[in-house]
Amino acid sequence: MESPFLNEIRQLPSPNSSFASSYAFMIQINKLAKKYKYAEGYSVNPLDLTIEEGAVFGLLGPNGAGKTTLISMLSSLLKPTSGSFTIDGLNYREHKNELKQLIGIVPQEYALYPSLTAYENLSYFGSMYGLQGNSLKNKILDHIEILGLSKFAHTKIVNFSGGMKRRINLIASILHRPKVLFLDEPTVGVDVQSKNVIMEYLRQLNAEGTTILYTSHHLNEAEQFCTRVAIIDQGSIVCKGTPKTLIAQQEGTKNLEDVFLAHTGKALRDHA
Ligand SMILES: Nc1ncnc2c1ncn2[C@@H]1O[C@H](COP(=O)(O)OP(=O)(O)OP(=O)(O)O)[C@@H](O)[C@H]1O
Repeated sequence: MESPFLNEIRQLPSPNSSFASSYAFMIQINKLAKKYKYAEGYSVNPLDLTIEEGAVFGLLGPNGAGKTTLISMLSSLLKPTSGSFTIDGLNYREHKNELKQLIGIVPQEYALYPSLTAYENLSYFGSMYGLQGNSLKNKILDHIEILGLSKFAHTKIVNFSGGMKRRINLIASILHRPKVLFLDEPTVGVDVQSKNVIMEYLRQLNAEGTTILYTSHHLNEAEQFCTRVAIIDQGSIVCKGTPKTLIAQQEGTKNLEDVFLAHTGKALRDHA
């Protein structure tokens, strides 16, 4: 079955497109909101948020809080109901195609062709971003090696474990060296070893200048990994700051999980 993300990246401009110069805030969100068709209320209430260039920003919240909805709007996979945002100074309405080249998206669901090999999948995704020839080949082989998958480059994705698919999903999103990387639960369902490799690689990308916005339910991971976090609940941001500041501000909290529970409560968030 064709991935829903393929249509989006098919219309990408060439990697040589010129972008706006750097801004102190890589992402500026202004009253951005989403109400799904036929839904009773808003999944994301009008919210403002700024994310600095070079940040590792964690968007944390219980099930159904609005994390995927917000990240999908920012990565142009979902049309906002109202409000606006800029990435690297580019407004999403006027610069849709440039923005697609500027960002990488690691969706929660695997956006891979199961009947193709890892190498074939990555060739396809790389070519969608305008990469080709030896340059594309070398990038693919380098990344496959860094993420520990050289032995499986020519194995079909259908035979991959969850952790291996997550690593290929990540490579597919960064071959074109995006300035901003959106990751929706990049370590969900993977073993500790794969998680370790993924997080190490994300740290390296960030050290080389990629701004990262990621969602996760792993609060320990977020506490270690993020320079800033925002906790979102029922479509609204309930607190934001560095993990250290949030822990210090909230009385009786020792870690980010305590802060999370203090702000979102202990009630279950089951929904269907
Ligand atoms: N296509 C849709 N149509 C209607 N409502 C939707 C749709 N997608 C999500 N929602 C609703 O929007 C709200 C926010 O969902 P979203 O998936 O953004 O939450 P989330 O924080 O990512 O949750 P999770 O941690 O479970 O992935 C939920 O109430 C969800 O049921």
